[in-house]
Amino acid sequence: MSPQTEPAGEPVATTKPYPIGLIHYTNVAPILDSLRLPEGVSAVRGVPTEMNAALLSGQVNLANISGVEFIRNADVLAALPDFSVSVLGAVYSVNLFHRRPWAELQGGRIALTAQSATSVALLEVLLRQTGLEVQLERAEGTALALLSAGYDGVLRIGDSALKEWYEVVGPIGEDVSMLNLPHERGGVTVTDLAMKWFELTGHPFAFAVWAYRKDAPPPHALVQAMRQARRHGIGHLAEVSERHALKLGLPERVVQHYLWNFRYHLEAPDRLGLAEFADLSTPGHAPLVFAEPD
Ligand SMILES: C=C(O[C@@H]1C=C(C(=O)O)C=C[C@H]1O)C(=O)O
Repeated sequence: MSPQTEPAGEPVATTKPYPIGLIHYTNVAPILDSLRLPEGVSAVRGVPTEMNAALLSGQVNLANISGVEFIRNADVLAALPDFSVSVLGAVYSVNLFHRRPWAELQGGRIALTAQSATSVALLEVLLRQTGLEVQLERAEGTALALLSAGYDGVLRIGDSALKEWYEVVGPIGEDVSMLNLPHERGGVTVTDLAMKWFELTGHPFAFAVWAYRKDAPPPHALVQAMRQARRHGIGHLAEVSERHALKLGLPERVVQHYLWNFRYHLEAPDRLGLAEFADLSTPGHAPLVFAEPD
């Protein structure tokens, strides 16, 4: 620490630069759409693996990052105590697309997106827990293109996974309950990894937390702005859904269901799921720290 700090008695400057990273998938729209960054806070955007790297290198000080990267780096990162991107049951946007049934994927080749960290680790845990050994390879492209190219399974996440899921199971009429959708059409099966986790553990799954570097905790004004933005977003979910349904080219009803289904507050069940996933994915990890910054 430099000794040249503020003279004693002076108010702490609120304009100190504080860079943050934002994974801008639709699943965080209820928080990010109305977030007004306080003075001094700047934001960069990217996919999960980019934001994970930005936080770990110190390019940014706080970001909504992959849960598994928070777990793997629990010695240097802390998480805001009440923010997550979790679900209990289906998530709709973290999908394995495959043609043969899950149990018959043994020995097959699965294509992984380079955007994801948590979902890759989740897939590995689920395969192991169900006794399957497969070959995992990095490959980009849509699910259907990669299946046609000969992969036995394709892992997709985020907005493109949501759209590709709908391409397989849709169109969904007003009379069909979102909870009663097909998982297979035209020979393609969509396995929702969060649902599979729920069936295995009975717990929620936390895909992302809002983590910060322990050596650079966020200013109080930023955390307050995030809480205010979330309250606003959840309170105006119909508008948020309408806007994003247009962007995604999906029915508003589907997007609204997708969004209300998230658990944004890292509540006790979400932490339980996260702790369980930590032990299964990263044995020997450092203790997870959830802390309200001063
Ligand atoms: C639910 C999702 O979760 C995302 C999945 C992540 C990952 O796999 O590393 C990271 C951040 C999450 O926001 C999604 O991609 O749809």
